[in-house]
Formats: sequence, structure tokens, C-alpha cells
Amino acid sequence: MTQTPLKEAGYTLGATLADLDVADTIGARENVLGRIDYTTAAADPVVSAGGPRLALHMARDRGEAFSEVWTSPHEVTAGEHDGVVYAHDGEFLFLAGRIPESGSYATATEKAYLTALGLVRELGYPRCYRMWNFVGRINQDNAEGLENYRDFCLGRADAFAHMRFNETEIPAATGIGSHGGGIGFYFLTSRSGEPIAIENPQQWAAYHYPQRYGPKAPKFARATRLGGRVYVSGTASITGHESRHAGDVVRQTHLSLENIARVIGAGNLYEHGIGDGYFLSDLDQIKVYVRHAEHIPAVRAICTRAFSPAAEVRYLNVDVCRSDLLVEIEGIAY
Ligand SMILES: C=C(O[C@@H]1C=C(C(=O)O)C=C[C@H]1O)C(=O)O
Repeated sequence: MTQTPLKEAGYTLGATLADLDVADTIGARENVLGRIDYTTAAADPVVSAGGPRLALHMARDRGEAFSEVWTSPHEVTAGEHDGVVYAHDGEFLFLAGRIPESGSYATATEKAYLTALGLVRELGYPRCYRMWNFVGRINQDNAEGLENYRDFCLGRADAFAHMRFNETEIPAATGIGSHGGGIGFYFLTSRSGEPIAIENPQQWAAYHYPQRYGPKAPKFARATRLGGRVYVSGTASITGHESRHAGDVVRQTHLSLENIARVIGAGNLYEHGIGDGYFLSDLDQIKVYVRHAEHIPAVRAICTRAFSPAAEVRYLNVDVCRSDLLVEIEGIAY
């Protein structure tokens, strides 16, 4: 069946960060495109009655746990292929996978990404606009002495090269630590929308980071705009390509927020051909990743002043992609 591509779909997906018991009730009233549990144990992705679901080991206890749920106004079709679960609604595709814990990740990452990106093309939703990656023992070395994050970046870069992704097609992403379970990942892609990749003039494009950060640079844009929203990548205390304010979580939090404000601000979006600009108070579905649990109150105090009181914000105590980074923040600007 051929479908006429729309310039931009007239709707966007619903998104929420909800307590687990609330998330359990969403499927009864809405079409769930995908559900990700940020919870106390990792599990292989499954397609259940409520659609595709991935559990990540991101919470220390049930109190911290929550689900991110993506919903569609249209009926969804779900499936599974080679361990990757997915659902699509005619315009948007969600997919999720897990790479088992291993002494080396590059080859398995490349393979899992190729399966996922193959599905993206085969199912006809080729525009990748947001990816999330959760890496167990992210700052520890693999069996060959390469840090697990860098090992993951190697496999991802090889998969992107294989699929001939060019720089304008690089999605927004998060690459963050988890408490275990190998590497969990999920993607959002679109059939006909035209995501615009957004960079930060105060930071090097991550895909141009120098070799000292690993053999292959992390492939992600600082944000993407699609359907009237800006999806902001995991953002940390980096200017140029260097981490700033080592050991100082307060300054790192301020710089992370400044980076986001700059990325989504009217001046930067204008440079990217986008008319609207956003403020930190326009963010929702915000995740704040904090390396040391004892820093959460200080980080929360700063973030609470920056974000809308109505925003959904969750704090997680996990490691960050560089061992000198103490905090990282992501969200969606509406
Ligand atoms: C914080 C940074 O990178 C992190 C790693 C990412 C990845 O590898 O996909 C994406 C965004 C951040 O979660 C950064 O380099 O600025």
C-alpha cells in the first residue's frame, strides 16, 4: 500500500512521564505507541496488550521509578523483529531494543542499530528525530580497555555510516548511564515530517568532537524540531568540546541550563530557519540525570526555579557519559 506523504502530519504524539500505576491505566483510554519504564530492573523489550514496552534499570527504588508513555490519536500496529519491538500509527514509529551486558559493545551495538534502522526504513518511517541510549557501567572500561560509552559510540557510528546517514539526518539523542542490564535504547521516527537538526553555537557539534573523547564521535544533534516541538538532547556542562566546572555541581547545572536555553532560544532557532523561540519554562517531560545522589537537592533547587511549575520533571541518580560530568538535562520544548 502506498501512502501520500504529508508535508507535516497535522498532529503530534502525546507524551507523559507518569508514575508506574498511572501509566498502567493509560492503555485503557489511549493508543499507546510505546512505554518505557525507568525502573528498578532492566528487561528485554516486549510487545504486550498495551503495546511495546522496555524496562530500564534507572531507579534506585520504586519511589524514583516512572514510565514515559507515548500515545497516538490513531490506531497503532505493533510487532517485533530480531529482538527489536515497535509500533506505528501511519505517521510515527516507536521502537526499542536491548543489547545484553557484554565485555565489548561495538559489534553488538552496530548490529542492534542496523536491525532498528533497517526496520525504520522497511516500515517506511525513515526520519529519525529522537534516540535514547542507556549504558550500564558507562564509565567503566570494556574487556579491551575502552570505556563502555566510547565502545557504544563506535558501534553506533559504524551503523550510521553503514546506513549513510548524513549530518542533516542526525537525530537528537541521549547517551546516559544506567544501573545495569547492558544497553537499552529506543527511537522515535516519522514517515513524512521533516526534522530540523539544531546545534548550539557555543558547543562543537558532538559528531565533530576530537578523537581524545573516543575513536568515533557520538552521533547526535543538540536538538531536533518536528511538529512544532523541539526535542532537546541530553545536555551537560560542556562548551566547545570541553567539560567545564569539574567537581562543581551547582555551576555544572547552571551551564547545562544555559546551554539548553541557548539551543531553544529565538536567536539560535532563527539561525536554523525556525520562527519560534522557546524558554526553559516551555520545557516539559524533563529528565535530570545526577551522578551523585547527594547532589539531587541542590540540582533540584536550581531546576525548580528554571522550569514551569506545571512541567513533568524526574530526577535520576545515574552516571553521565564523561566521568567529569555530574549532571545532564533533557526535555521537550512546546
Ligand atoms: C552530554 C553529552 O552527550 C551525551 C551523550 C549522547 C549520546 O551519545 O547520544 C547524547 C547526549 C548526551 O546524553 C555531550 O556530549 O554534550
